[in-house]
Amino acid sequence: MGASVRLLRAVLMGPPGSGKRTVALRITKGFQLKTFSSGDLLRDNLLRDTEIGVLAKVFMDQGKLIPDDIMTRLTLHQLKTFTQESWLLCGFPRTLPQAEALERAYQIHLVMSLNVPSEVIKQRLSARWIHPSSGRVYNLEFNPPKAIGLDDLTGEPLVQREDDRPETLNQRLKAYEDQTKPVLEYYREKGVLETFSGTKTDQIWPCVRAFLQTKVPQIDQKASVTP
Ligand SMILES: Nc1nc2c(ncn2[C@@H]2O[C@H](COP(=O)(O)OP(=O)(O)O)[C@@H](O)[C@H]2O)c(=O)[nH]1
Ligand SMILES: Nc1ncnc2c1ncn2[C@@H]1O[C@H](COP(=O)(O)OP(=O)(O)O)[C@@H](O)[C@H]1O
Repeated sequence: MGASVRLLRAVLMGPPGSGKRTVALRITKGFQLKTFSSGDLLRDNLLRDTEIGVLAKVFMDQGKLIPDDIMTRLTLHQLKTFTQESWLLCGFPRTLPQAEALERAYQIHLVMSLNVPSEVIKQRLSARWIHPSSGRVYNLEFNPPKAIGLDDLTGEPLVQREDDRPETLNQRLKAYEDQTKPVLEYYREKGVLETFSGTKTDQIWPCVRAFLQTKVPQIDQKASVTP
């Protein structure tokens, strides 16, 4: 990797509930990385009742992935607005065609994969609450809101995601096994995959931070260059 002028192009992967957003939030606090969550973007479309939001809901409610062409177009369009920043994608790519389309547009420097057992995930997601408009995420055991049922910053009501219900979650875990695991292999072969295994974010996070510290300083975040 060049020492001075590259902006970091990174991906954070992991099954539903593995802690991607929790880790991404910690990363944005410690590093100059713009994070982008495909799930949050879809939920934002859902809230605004856009054409994509209406379509996405049908797939999301069944725990299925959104078709690749729609998801890829949406994501690449969004990424075009991040020209001068290093970025970290959270939840994209989730299929091989998405990974290949991303690769055609950008060189991906590193991919971090969170590896958390399914039983731990099921437990966590039964207690996940989110603030829909900001994407802030809470957990009744791990990081409860200051006031039960309310977002810490806005005081607005928190909701549970419909797709966190056990039947839908099983579908999402299956989609991860069938469609997303091959993407891990794709990046492993490219030599950019780093896996972090554990059952607690507080154990995984120091490893992620230490790993990023060896990577991010090599990249001049202030350099004004094309992606
Ligand atoms: N009990 C517990 N919950 C956690 C831990 N890490 C994250 N969570 C919670 O687990 C849920 C899933 O985490 P999230 O970051 O939303 O995962 P994502 O679906 O991969 O983006 C959220 O409710 C988090 O607050 C942990 O170490 N222990
Ligand atoms: N890259 C993607 N490709 C296809 N569908 C996606 C993608 N990202 C998100 N989705 C849809 O949004 C849902 C929620 O995604 P996300 O918020 O990332 O949740 P989680 O990581 O908890 O599964 C997925 O189950 C899927 O239906």
